[in-house]
Amino acid sequence: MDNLAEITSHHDRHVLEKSLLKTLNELFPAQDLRLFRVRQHADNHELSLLAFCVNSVIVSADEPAKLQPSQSDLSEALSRAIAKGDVELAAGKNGDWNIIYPAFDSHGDIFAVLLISTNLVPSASDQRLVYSILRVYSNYLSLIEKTQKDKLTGLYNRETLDNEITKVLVRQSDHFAQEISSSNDSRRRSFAIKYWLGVLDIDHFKVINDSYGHLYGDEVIILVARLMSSGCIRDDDLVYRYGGEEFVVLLKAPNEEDAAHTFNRIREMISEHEFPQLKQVTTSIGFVEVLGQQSPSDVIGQADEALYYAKQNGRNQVQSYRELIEQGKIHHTSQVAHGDVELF
Ligand SMILES: Nc1nc2c(ncn2[C@@H]2O[C@H](COP(=O)(O)OP(=O)(O)OP(=O)(O)O)[C@@H](O)[C@H]2O)c(=O)[nH]1
Repeated sequence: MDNLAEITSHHDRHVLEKSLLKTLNELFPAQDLRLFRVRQHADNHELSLLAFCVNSVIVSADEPAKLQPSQSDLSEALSRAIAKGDVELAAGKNGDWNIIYPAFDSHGDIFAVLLISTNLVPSASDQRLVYSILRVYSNYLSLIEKTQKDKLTGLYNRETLDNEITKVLVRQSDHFAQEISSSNDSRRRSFAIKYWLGVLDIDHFKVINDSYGHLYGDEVIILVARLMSSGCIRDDDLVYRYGGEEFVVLLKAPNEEDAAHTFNRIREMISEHEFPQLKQVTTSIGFVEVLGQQSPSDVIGQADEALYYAKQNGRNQVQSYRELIEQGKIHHTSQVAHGDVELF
């Protein structure tokens, strides 16, 4: 009962996943545990590591630098478990066993697999216990996701975005502090993971509403949301519905050029899509690196300033906050100068 209470006491999926592995580690000690997300496509599936527990140390996807996906030796066994939708026992190295449990969502689809590496084959009742715990995880995750998602588009909502930006700001400031304390070489930061936030707004959306009606406007919002979250971003990049016809994309890219390239790809993909009745739907995007700002609203405010500039200067374009400041086209309004990292 304590373990159930522990699993269901968190509202953050990464903490929930850590808590799941902590519970399983307590129930079945001295075993390695790995939890993978499964994304099913028409003829294949993709696996990405969500969390692992080795020697009772638990790491989850909110510490991406520490996650080391190493399922290559096990991919066939993982695929077999996914294909049959049932537990799979595979002989591992040194007489160990790899036991793979699929986890099902509310539609009965496999959305995750748990891998337990152990030297003991679990009894039938142990297996049932693991399945029951996975059901608690899956049910509770779908509850959390409901509160985090926008009803119209199914994208993450604004509240979830604020939490995510806060996490990124703290993580980036910690990394920066560590690098300063471990080395004087400022060039090292150019190799660190960088996060970029873009605010995307549909151009002249009022005209679409006025000409075709609010319901049709809603359809356009849904289609834009689908285009953004399908093809044009990577698996671990996130898309949010920020307000009416405004979206936010939070992505990882090693430098500003790559980030601008991705935002432009999103803009082009939408402008090239054939929307029923409409000739073309264009969007404007303003973006900024998530680093050194005081709060989520500062980050969004800076991207919004770049977006405003894009709207005032022809729409259907991507603008970088840093570049606009550097070129003197817009001026700082917040206290923290971009690029001057203030540790907090
Ligand atoms: N259908 C629909 N319309 C919405 C929703 N939320 C906001 N809107 C409408 O979106 C329109 C936004 O218009 P504006 O902010 O004036 O901007 P715009 O026409 O998109 O023009 P620019 O942004 O300057 O290119 C308003 O008419 C809102 O009523 C929604 O959820 N569904």
